[in-house]
Amino acid sequence: MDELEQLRAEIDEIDRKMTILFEERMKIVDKVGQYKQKNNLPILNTHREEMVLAKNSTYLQDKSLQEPLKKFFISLMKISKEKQNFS
Ligand SMILES: C=C(O[C@@H]1C=C(C(=O)O)C=C[C@H]1O)C(=O)O
Repeated sequence: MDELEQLRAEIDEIDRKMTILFEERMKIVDKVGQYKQKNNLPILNTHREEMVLAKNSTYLQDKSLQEPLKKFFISLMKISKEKQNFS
């Protein structure tokens, strides 16, 4: 395997794990959505979103990834809110 193929194989394996975790997260997000509907709570919780961003940025070793990680979580939480809206 040449170097590019090897690197892409590594990305593929990371993507596989991320997909499994994504599906797991979305299942929980659905349950949170159902809870909110039952208890008449809004889908958006800005305080919680700020906590998610702040907490996960502390797990980074490479602090130059702070902004990209923030963008990643903002997109992920947008997908979560869409899921709660339409399920
Ligand atoms: C999942 C929730 O709903 C929304 C989505 C969030 C997320 O994807 O982490 C966080 C806060 C909410 O805006 C929640 O309230 O926990």
